Amino acid sequence: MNLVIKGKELQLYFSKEQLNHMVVKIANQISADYQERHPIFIGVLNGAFMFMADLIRAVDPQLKFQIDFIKLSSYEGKESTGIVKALSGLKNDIKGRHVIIIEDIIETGLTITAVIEEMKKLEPASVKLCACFLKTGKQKINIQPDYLCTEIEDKFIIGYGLDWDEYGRGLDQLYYIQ
Ligand SMILES: O=P(O)(O)OC[C@H]1O[C@H](OP(=O)(O)OP(=O)(O)O)[C@H](O)[C@@H]1O
Ligand code: HPA
Repeated sequence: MNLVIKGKELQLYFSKEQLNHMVVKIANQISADYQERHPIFIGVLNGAFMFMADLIRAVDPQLKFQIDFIKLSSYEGKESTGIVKALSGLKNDIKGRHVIIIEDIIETGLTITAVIEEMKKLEPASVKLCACFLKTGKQKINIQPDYLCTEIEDKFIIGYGLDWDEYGRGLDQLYYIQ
């Protein structure tokens, strides 16, 4: 059955299996890089919730880590407002900690740049960026994630935590609209 949101038919971009394969690969890299360093994974809400849940379940069960979340928002409908609003903050003191920021998508790079700037003020030992998707050709600020599932074309994507006006976040595969 075709999936339709706001009158637009969704096209499959990545299947569950393809997403899982990419997530497991970077979870293995993180597990190898962070042995003995007790990292703290900080998810950027809302979009990162599904990617973060899958990533966390795929890291080495022996790895000692914490999780936390930060909530920001800049998109209304399909467009960035260009204004990044910090809505709520961290529960943990990250001073001296090894932070891995978990983001669903980097498009202009404005959101993640604001997040990294905020994090650095809190004097962590290190900050690395782990992103699920990087939309090519859209960056206003050049950001290269330390861990990345995949680059994607310039299409509006939905599912796997990402929404279109709050529709579609729960889809467990990635779709795009024409
Ligand atoms: O690189 P950028 O152009 O800044 O876009 C990326 C950001 O946009 C989306 O968040 P959004 O503001 O839509 O909030 P949400 O995560 O709650 O959907 C997405 O989750 C990223 O955080
Ligand atoms: O393509 C996208 N889809 C959903 N949310 C987004 N936030 C930035 N880019 C996107």
